[in-house]
Amino acid sequence: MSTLAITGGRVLLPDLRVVEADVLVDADAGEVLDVDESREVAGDDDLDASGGLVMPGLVNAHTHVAMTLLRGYADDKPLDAWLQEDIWPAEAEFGPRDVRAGADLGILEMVKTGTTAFADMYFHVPEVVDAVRESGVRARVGHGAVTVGKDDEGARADVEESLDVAREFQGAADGRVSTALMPHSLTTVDEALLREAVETAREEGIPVHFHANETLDEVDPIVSERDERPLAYADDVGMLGETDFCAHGVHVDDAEIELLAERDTAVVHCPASNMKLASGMAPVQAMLDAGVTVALGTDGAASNNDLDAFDELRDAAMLGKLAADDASAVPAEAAVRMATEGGADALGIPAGRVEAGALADLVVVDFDEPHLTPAHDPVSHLAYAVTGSDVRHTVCDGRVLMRDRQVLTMDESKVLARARDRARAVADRAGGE
Ligand SMILES: CSC[C@H]1O[C@@H](n2cnc3c(O)ncnc32)[C@H](O)[C@@H]1O
Ligand SMILES: [Zn+2]
Repeated sequence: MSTLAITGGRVLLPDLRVVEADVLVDADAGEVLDVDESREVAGDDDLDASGGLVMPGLVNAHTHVAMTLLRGYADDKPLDAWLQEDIWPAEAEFGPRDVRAGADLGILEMVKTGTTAFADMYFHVPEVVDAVRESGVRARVGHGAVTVGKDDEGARADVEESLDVAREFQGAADGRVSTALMPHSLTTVDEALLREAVETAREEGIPVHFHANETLDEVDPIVSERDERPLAYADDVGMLGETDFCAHGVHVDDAEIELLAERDTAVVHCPASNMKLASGMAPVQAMLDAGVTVALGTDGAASNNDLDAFDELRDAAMLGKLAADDASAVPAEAAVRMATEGGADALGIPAGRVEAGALADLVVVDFDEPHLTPAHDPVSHLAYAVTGSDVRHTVCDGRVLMRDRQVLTMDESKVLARARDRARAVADRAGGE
């Protein structure tokens, strides 16, 4: 067994107490072996955490990672106009190598800002899987199925691709890749095909991930056409299981919140995207009060416009108060839990906590910085003051992916150059006549 010792720092424990301790990792099994307050650990390799805080790697539980190529491509519009006028026409120009370049860029950004696991809904998924495999991060991936605007054959093929991708890549990259059936949303996938695919997913134990209740423009037609709330429809289709997770959950009523809690279906709150697209304010404190598992997601980089999950943590704590009209809503502790154990629970991975037996998906945050001084309460800083650039080291599955801000598994300048080239070419093709 080879071991990694993370020494000299303080550690954020699962109960959110912060103690002086070293962390010993089984680098082969990718698991935490010990959190040692006596500071007597020694490992085959050592990461210096002095002046820093060892904490779980953040989980970005909803993104479209290759959308980094469209960062800043189209801003300042609401969801429907943004997707239909700008984003979907540009994505129609994406080939597999564009998705790979965008995925590499997004993963590089996430590793540098402390994210160790993410959920990704996109297309050309084999490229995303390759990017995950080579970079060393962890992801739950899926093909986002959309049937609107397609003929019967194309619609069925897209939904089947989502199931096929989920089957093919489950367990890839030494188990760091898991999958889900990913119907894009309740309004963009035909009901009969959705029911059929979800039934198959249930038979085969495949989780389901989808966008839900993001805007009123999406919710209102469902209510008027079906005479039921969107999540009642989703429940009837069978897509509110305990392994399922939906993104957004902005416009949910009390009965839908209750349903999510009863079914143990996680909601991925995406505060920056919801603010930028003016989609609305999710009732996060009400969901937490009801016992719903709430995770955090950046959504794609075109509606955020970065993949720094520490930004999301801060936005969640801030927007949660505004939504509840209560400064005590979504306190720092709740936001930190959403970004760590909430995300890990949504993705179904035994991470998000620094404790023996948990996956060794860990980051060290440098607290020796002016904007983090003094540190009366480290958890307060994690929610309100830390940014992704404060992350010193990133470890996933027991392997050091970034040491002293140097990413070891990716060639940073090549990733940036390729992404610039690919983004320019996509924009040219999309803008050309
Ligand atoms: C078909 S793959 C996923 C699909 O989702 C699009 N997308 C990006 N952001 C959002 C959002 O906030 N709501 C709904 N859909 C979104 C993305 O552009 C891909 O086409
Ligand atoms: Zn999304």
